[in-house]
Amino acid sequence: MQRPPANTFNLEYLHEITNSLDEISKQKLKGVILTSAIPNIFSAGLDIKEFYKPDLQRLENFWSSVQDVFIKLLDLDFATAAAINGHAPAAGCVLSLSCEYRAMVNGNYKIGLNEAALGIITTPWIQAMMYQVIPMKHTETALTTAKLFDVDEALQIGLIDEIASNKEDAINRCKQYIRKFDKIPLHARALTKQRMRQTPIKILREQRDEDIRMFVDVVMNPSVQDNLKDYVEKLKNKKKK
Ligand SMILES: CCCCC/C=C\C/C=C\C/C=C/C(=O)SCCNC(=O)CCNC(=O)[C@H](O)C(C)(C)COP(=O)(O)OP(=O)(O)OC[C@H]1O[C@@H](n2cnc3c(N)ncnc32)[C@H](O)[C@@H]1OP(=O)(O)O
Repeated sequence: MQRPPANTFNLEYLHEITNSLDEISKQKLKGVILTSAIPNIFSAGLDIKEFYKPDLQRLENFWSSVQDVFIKLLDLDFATAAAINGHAPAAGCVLSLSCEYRAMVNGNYKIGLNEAALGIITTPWIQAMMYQVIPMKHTETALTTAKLFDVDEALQIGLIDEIASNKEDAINRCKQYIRKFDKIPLHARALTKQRMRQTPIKILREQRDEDIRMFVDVVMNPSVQDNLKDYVEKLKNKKKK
C-alpha cells in the first residue's frame, strides 16, 4: 500500500484495491503479502474525511466499497499474509485480520479496533473477524474499551502470529508461512479456508444493504458527527504540539 501520508482508505483507493484484487484473482499465485510502503504506518484505517460531514450518496458508495474489498480479501483462494510494518488501527487492523497470518515489526506501534473511541461501532462482520482470531472475551473487552495493543501485547493475545525485527524479516516470515501450502492441493486449502471464514463472509454477503443502512445511520447521528469533529481536530493539532 502506498497512499501517503497514512495509507487511509478513501473511496477511490478502495476502488483501486478492488481492481488489484480482481486482477490477482485471475492469476495462479501461491499467496499474497500485504504491507506498506510508508515507514511506521501499515494503515491508519478508513479515511475519516469520508464520514465527517459526508455526502450521503458517496457515504453509501464508500461503505459498499469497503464491503467489496473485504468480501474479496476473505474469499481469496490462495494464502494471504500481512507484514505489518507500523501502526494498524481500526480498518488497518481489519485488513490484517482478513489475512491468514500476521507478522508485525517490533517498534512503538499500535494495532487494534479503536472505533468506539471515535463514537462509531464495529459492524458484526468485523467483530466476527476479530473473534475468529482472538477469544470472544478478549474481543468484547478490546472493542468496548477501544483498546490499541502494543506489539508485545498483540502477540500475547494472539492478534499477531509473530514479531519481526524489520520489514524485510516480516516479509520473509510471511513467505515462509505461504510456503507451508506448497504440497497442499489448492482446492482443498481454499475450501477449508472459506468454510472457516464463513461467518463474516455470510454476514457480508447476506446483509449488505442492512449493513450499509446501519453504517449510514450511525455515521449521520449528530453526536457521532460531534465526536468525529473532535477526533479530526485532535489529529490535526498533533503536529502543532
Ligand atoms: C452496525 C453499525 C455499523 C456502524 C459502522 C460504523 C463504522 C465502521 C466501523 C469500523 C470500520 C473502521 C473504521 C476506521 O478505520 S475509522 C479510522 C480510525 N483510525 C484511527 O483512529 C487512526 C488515526 N490516526 C492515528 O492514530 C495516527 O495517525 C497513527 C496511525 C498512529 C500514525 O501517527 P503518526 O504520528 O505517525 O502520523 P499522524 O498522526 O501525524 O498522521 C499523518 C497524517 O495522516 C492523517 N491521518 C491519520 N489517520 C487518518 C485517518 N484515519 N483518516 C484521515 N487522515 C488520517 C493525519 O491527520 C496526518 O495528516 P496531515 O495532513 O496532518 O499530515
